Amino acid sequence: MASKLPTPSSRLRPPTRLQLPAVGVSGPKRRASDEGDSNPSPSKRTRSSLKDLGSSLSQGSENSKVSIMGPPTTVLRRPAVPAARNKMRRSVSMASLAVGSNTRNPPGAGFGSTLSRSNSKLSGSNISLTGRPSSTTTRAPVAASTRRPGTNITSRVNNAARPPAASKAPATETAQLPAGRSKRPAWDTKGRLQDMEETVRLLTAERQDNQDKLAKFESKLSELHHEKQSLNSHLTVTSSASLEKQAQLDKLQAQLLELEQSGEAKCRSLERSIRRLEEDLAARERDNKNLSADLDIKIDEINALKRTLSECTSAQALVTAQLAAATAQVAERGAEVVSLRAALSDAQSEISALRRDLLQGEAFRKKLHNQVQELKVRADSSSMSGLRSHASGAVEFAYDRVFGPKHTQADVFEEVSQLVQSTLDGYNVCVFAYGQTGSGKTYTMEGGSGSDAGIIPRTVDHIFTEMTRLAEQGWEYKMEVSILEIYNEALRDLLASPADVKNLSYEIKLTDARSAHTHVTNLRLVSVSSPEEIYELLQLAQSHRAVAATNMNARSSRSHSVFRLALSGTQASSATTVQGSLSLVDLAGSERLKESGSQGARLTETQNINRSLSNLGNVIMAIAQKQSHVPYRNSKLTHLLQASLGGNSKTLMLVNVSPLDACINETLNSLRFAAKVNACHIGTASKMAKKV
Ligand SMILES: Nc1ncnc2c1ncn2[C@@H]1O[C@H](COP(=O)(O)OP(=O)(O)OP(=O)(O)O)[C@@H](O)[C@H]1O
Repeated sequence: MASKLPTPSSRLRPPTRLQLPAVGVSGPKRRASDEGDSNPSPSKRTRSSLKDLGSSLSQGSENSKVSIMGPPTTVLRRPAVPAARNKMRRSVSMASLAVGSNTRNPPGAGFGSTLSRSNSKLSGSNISLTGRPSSTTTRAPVAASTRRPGTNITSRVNNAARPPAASKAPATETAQLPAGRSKRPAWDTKGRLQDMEETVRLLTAERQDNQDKLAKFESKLSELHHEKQSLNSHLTVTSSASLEKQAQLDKLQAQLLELEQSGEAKCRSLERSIRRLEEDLAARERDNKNLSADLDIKIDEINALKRTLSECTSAQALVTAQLAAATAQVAERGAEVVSLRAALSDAQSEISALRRDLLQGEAFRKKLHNQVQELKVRADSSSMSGLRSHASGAVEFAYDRVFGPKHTQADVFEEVSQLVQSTLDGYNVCVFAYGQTGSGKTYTMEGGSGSDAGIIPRTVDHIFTEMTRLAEQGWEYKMEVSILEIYNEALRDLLASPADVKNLSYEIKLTDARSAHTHVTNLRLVSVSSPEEIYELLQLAQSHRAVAATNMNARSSRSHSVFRLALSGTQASSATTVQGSLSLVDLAGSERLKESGSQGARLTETQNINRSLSNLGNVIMAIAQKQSHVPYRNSKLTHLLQASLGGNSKTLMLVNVSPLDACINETLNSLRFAAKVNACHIGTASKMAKKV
């Protein structure tokens, strides 16, 4: 668009000046006869000028458009310049037309004044008549015969530069003749003047036409100028809009960049998701493959099941028939069931009656059991009133039961088990093991493993077996275990670690006025519900028990140990509770100081042991003789066993004697002690039972 507009430079270019030389008034065009007229008349000069001008214009009009600005009258009014006339030569050149300013020509030197626009804008060919000083005033005019119509001025100028021709034509002959018209003779001034006027008229018309074109061009130029201004304002608006658009574009580009970045992140995330999905798809395809294989297997199985179902259907028909037969049998059996139910009801009534009889029988058994034991004690007491000495020197003792070397641990426990049973019935029971050191007291009470198990483990098993049997009759029992020892007349809790009982003191207290129970302060009582728990406690107590080596027994127990089991039973159906206890006492071994060879600490232990055993004998004698004062508190042992010795208790003493002849003296002492105890009737134990 800009290319269609006139550039400012072209628009502002100075107007082209069309300078017409003083055509027809220059000297060379005049004949010698005219040159002598130094002061020609105005009419004569005018005719001469018009003659030259017409000649010039006629030459140029044949091949060029000639634009002449200014009326021809201006030329006629213009005064001749004689001084310059001979120095100027007419020069009309297409190539050297002065288009634009011609500084070589002084202002006003040419014909016409100025033109506001360049002729180059008016037509394709430009013609300016430019006068310039002639190089010489003596140059002969170009012969008219050498000029040819249409020959450009340059050629004529060049011709003028050549040496003058021999035949010189008069100046008037240089005027251009109208086309088709014969050359007027020189004397036909009037005709030539008419030709010139004709030429002037044509040029005037052409000039008018050019002026019209110029006016149109200026109008067009004005329109273009306005259009340019409009376009400039539009350009301004467009520029501001463009800036806004650019700002929006920058903003959009920033948003686009963010979108691209977020898009890339999303793309990466999507790519990761796609990879995961592809992996998942592959896994699912594998699963599908496996499922397809499983499906095939299942289809085979279904087919097999269908075959089986078909077989079953056939079998069902058979079974249906059998069922019908069986239904008939069931109906028959139904009648039998009715009669059997009646019989069952009778049987249940009978069982209830038998159970009641059983409970009554159990109670009666317990009563008889207790009476048997009491009668046995009385009979034994009467029979053991004295020992007999034979003439042979043999001494005879009689006891409830004597176990020889061939008897087993089971035989010993069978005798003891009846007392253990009394514990479950609500009695206090105490079993002593008395004897010389190394005579087998600990073996009898604890024993070994398996068939060598002693009274304590067998008692535990027996009690739990009986508890299970009595549970069928509705009895529920709770048990607590405590194990202690009396070492050097001091009580020690064998179920507590020495560190825990460092600052604890143990005191023996009676729990009631009847001295039915004794209680040791700070003693640990452990609730048990299984034999295994009791075995663990026995091992713990064994690890805490004081054992020292002596000459008589490599593992001699140097203390009295007391295993105590407290039982509490409840029978909800009879609303009865019973409380019993079982004390199994492994006494320290008696020994003569002279034979044991004890010294130092061992000697102190032996003295304490013998003193406590001696006091035990004294207590039993006091009880037997029904003395008012029984010295229970002379030793910890008798004080602890006060309830078992003189209270409400069933007490059994086991005496262990050695078969060795070397131990005969200790054996006799032990047998005498046992005979003394056996002769002692400490009273009748009562059952610790009550209704709740
Ligand atoms: N009836 C028996 N059958 C087999 N071995 C026995 C029997 N009686 C005791 N013994 C063994 O004799 C040894 C001494 O027995 P035990 O330790 O029981 O004597 P003790 O009277 O407890 O001695 P102490 O009074 O010094 O503790 C042990 O090795 C024990 O196994």
